[in-house]
Amino acid sequence: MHPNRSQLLERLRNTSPRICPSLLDCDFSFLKSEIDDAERCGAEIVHWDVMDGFFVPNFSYGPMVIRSLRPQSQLVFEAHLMMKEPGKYLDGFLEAGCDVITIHLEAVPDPTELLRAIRDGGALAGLAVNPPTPIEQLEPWLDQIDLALVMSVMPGFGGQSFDQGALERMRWVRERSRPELIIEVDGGVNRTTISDAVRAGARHMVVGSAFYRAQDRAAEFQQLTQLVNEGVSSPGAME
Ligand SMILES: O=C(CO)[C@H](O)[C@H](O)COP(=O)(O)O
Ligand SMILES: [Fe+2]
Repeated sequence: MHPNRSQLLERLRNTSPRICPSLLDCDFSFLKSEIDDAERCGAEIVHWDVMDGFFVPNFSYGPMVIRSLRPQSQLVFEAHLMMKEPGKYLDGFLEAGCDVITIHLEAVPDPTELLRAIRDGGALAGLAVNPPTPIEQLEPWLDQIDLALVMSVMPGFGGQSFDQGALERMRWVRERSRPELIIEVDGGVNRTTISDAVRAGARHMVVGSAFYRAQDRAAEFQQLTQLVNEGVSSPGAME
């Protein structure tokens, strides 16, 4: 069920960019079938937005909910921890079976220990930065992470507009990081913004409202996939 870290990294490294549905915008009263729906439409990953009411002015769910769904799905589970003190709950997210765990640099200014704990726990380690945080602050940690999450909205809510500044910030990360680092973009990703994100270097595109609020999710996923593929093969795209 829970592939070990090197297998998972290999799997995430060796294929094309991915669309990662964010469960924040799904119907929580049908959580299992909403996850299954992402799989039916072609997703390999679901993105769990964990909000603690302190780091962001909103609450969502925690490790108990994720743990209860873990045996129900083969998809990769990514936990985006929008939490002031992620270290307090890290064991819970590892035990819940999260495959990728992303913490925020704004919450943990020296994340060395936590990143190591995530990797030692068998998950991939992600580090996220909000739009106002100077992107250069990621530099000291680039060799300690598997995934860099460049936020394209202020975290806390779905359905916001894409911040174009994220494009330059992703290019900055791409130029300074090793090729296998996964660059993820999160917030306001939709048909209008996804191709530019891919051309700027994004490999994981988190899509919440554009997917879960679509009338025909399979068609939406297919359309987004096509735009991703066009972005990959166009000039300026990631190699
Ligand atoms: O981290 C997040 C919000 O803090 C969500 O992942 C993100 O907002 C996805 O939703 P949408 O695609 O609607 O912007
Ligand atoms: Fe997110």
